[in-house]
Amino acid sequence: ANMEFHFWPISQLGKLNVSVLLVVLVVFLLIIDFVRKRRPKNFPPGPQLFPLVGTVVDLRQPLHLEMQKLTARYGNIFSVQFGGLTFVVVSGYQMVREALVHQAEIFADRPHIPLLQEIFRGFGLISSNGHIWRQQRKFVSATLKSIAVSFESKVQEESRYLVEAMEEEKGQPFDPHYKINSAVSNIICSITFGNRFDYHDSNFQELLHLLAETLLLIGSFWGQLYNAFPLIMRWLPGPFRKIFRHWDKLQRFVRGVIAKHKEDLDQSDLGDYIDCYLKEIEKFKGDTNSYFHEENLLCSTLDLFLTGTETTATAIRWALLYMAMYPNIQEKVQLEIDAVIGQCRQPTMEDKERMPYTNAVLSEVLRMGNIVPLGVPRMSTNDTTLAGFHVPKGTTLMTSLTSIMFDKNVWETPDTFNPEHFLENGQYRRREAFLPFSAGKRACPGEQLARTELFIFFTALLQKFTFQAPSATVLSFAFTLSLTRCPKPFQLCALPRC
Ligand code: HEM
Repeated sequence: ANMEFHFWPISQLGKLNVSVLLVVLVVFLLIIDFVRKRRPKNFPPGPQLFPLVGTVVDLRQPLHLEMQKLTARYGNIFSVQFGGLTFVVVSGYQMVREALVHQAEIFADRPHIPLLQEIFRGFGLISSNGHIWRQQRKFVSATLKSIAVSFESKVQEESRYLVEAMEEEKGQPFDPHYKINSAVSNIICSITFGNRFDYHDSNFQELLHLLAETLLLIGSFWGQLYNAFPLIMRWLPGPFRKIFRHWDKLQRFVRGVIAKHKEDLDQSDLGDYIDCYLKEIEKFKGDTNSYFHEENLLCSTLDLFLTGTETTATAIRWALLYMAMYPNIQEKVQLEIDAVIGQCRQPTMEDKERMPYTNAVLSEVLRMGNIVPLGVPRMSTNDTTLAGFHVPKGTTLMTSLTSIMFDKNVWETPDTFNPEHFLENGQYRRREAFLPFSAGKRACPGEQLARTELFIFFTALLQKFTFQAPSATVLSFAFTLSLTRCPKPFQLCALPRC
């Protein structure tokens, strides 16, 4: 023992103590981490949890496909952990319905997603909860309904600009992403601001760029890292910092539009979403229970841009890609357009009822496109039981919409683009197990608008053009997964039909 003692000179003793302290600290943190990472009693099972990281998944694979693998192994309900976040993942129509519809009140909340919390500060619609959410949701749903009559004419008008913009390409290869995004964003601009923009307008371009990059960064690896380790990431530099800079600029832009609306507000003519909201602020002035104020107007307007543009534009991009890949299906859609609408007038929503094939193709695009593969996370507002497992209050729920769209027990050819899935004796066939817009209290409030845009933009484009791969180009269904599952950039030729 003496010998040992002499090996450590006095000057090294300090260092020894520091090393011992560090080891003790690390062991202590690992024990805390281990305790936190243990699954509570009767919690849904799942893969082994490792210190710090939690569940190990192959990050080279898209998350929704990794979740499909775990469903095959653990069944329709299991749990995973990423960093500090625990998720219960539910799959299959029955299980998703059990959670979102039968236990609608229990799973009506959103979890605290650090990035969304930071930018929305609990306001708006997509990330708010409780009284604020209920008030905003009621207002957004009622307003979208009340202006629904004018959706159609707005989308028809915009489809003329979109057709014109594609005509400019003169049948040469081009990437349709930018034109489609401009058209779809213009619909949200018309609804919220009351006006559309020229596709080349520099303010509009800036708005689109800021929105697209913000969405991309929120859904990126950096965004996920921020959500998993917010306390550390908050202090670090990185590309995700752009999210906050962009958000400031977007807020400034919308604040300017709100100020202009306040100057021109005519109570008798409530043309757009901002007008309706400003009137609601007036109505509830002095009511301490009301959350109708300008900060909330700002957040809920930006909410509509974030939720209503990328999703719908992605669906239209998938639709054109599928048509170019399956010319026979495209031809059948065009035959139906020619028979029901002809070449001389614009498509209307009334035509939809008489166009079962086109309707079936668009549903199949939403199924195969699988645009929001894992839904948007929910959180339990109370302790509950799902499939016999205990799910405590505050648990985050991930709903695998992918598992429903590709369920082998439901779809005849789940992995093939096949409009027959939605047809029966030549008529459109409604399928129960088809939830591209999710279900329950927080199901997509923009579904009707999205369906109007999909139908009118798609039929207007196929009325005028045939979409084809550029010569010597092989198109593919490769995709990128950020907040939506979208096709990798591709080029098409829009050949005029007459
Ligand atoms: C093809 C297009 C679209 C798809 C596939 C889609 C899908 C979804 C899904 C899966 C959710 C999550 C619902 C849940 O938590 O269960 C959602 C939420 C939402 N969507 Fe859509 N959506 C689309 C278009 C739109 C449009 C055009 C708007 C805007 C008018 C919109 C506004 C919203 C909002 C505000 C929420 C959050 C609702 C809440 O938290 O209460 N979406 N959408």
